[in-house]
Amino acid sequence: MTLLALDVGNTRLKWALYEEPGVGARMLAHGVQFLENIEKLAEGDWAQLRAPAHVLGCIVAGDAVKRRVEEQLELWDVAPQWVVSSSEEAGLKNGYDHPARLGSDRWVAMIGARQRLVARAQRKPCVLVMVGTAVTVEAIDADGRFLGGIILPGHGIMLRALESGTAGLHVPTGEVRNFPTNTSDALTSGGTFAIAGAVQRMVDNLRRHTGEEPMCIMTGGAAWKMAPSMTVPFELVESLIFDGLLAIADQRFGPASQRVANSTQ
Ligand SMILES: Nc1ncnc2c1ncn2[C@@H]1O[C@H](COP(=O)(O)OP(=O)(O)OP(=O)(O)O)[C@@H](O)[C@H]1O
Ligand SMILES: CC(C)(CO)[C@@H](O)C(=O)NCCC(=O)O
Ligand SMILES: [K+]
Repeated sequence: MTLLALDVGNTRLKWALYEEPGVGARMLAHGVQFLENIEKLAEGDWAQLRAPAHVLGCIVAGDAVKRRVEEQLELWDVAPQWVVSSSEEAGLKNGYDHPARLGSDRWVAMIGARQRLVARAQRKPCVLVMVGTAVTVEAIDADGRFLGGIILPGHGIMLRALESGTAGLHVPTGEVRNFPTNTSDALTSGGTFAIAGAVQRMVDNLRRHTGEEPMCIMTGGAAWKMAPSMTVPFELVESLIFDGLLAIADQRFGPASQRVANSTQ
């Protein structure tokens, strides 16, 4: 009863094969592919893989990318399920005006974060930061309600936007410095502090709203790059989207789904 979990972002597709569709399942294999190389999966990384019993994914790249991924999945006789954000799933309540319009990567990562806190009996408000092509910073209260979140350009997009919108900003990557004294360092530090500052602001918002000190969890391919520059204490969790997908798979295909099926018979 293996599960292939997919996280298709705007830059890269990340995949992981699990022994079971459930929380804490053992990972058998994993990999990542840039979106332009999706066509290589079926004949490459996936060729030797044990056929998955279920495929569950979240995707925020467009429909064209989705079709290209589904073509590669034709390797096996299994229909993929794509998560759509809903008003409630796996213990998380969605405060978005139109729940289905919330990016499914944000929803799944929040489910992963929530599930982690519940497992540790930590009833605290939580700020979740996801650092990828775009950056998102979400606020979740102690009862597991997503209050709202912000979207900002990722580091790469910020720098490319500056490069294309000005005449004098074509320089190599610099270092993060408190007081940058050259253009490279000024740009790199600017992008980094924009993200760190946005997180600080959301932590302040959530603290004021709940009257409690929030905890902060950070995930995403570039989260480790932000780590040295954060101004609030945080926990770095590489696999939050996969944790969330496992929690959802548990309910859809795992022991929990069997219990529901039995109780309705
Ligand atoms: N120093 C940095 N600090 C923060 N972010 C950075 C830094 N350098 C690069 N990045 C960002 O990291 C992004 C790429 O990260 P990566 O591809 O690992 O993330 P990802 O989670 O796979 O993205 P996605 O899920 O959106 O495809 C780049 O688009 C860039 O914006
Ligand atoms: C914000 C991104 C790009 C982050 O990956 C993605 O979650 C997305 O496309 N979201 C849809 C819009 C929204 O979440 O409001
Ligand atoms: K992502």
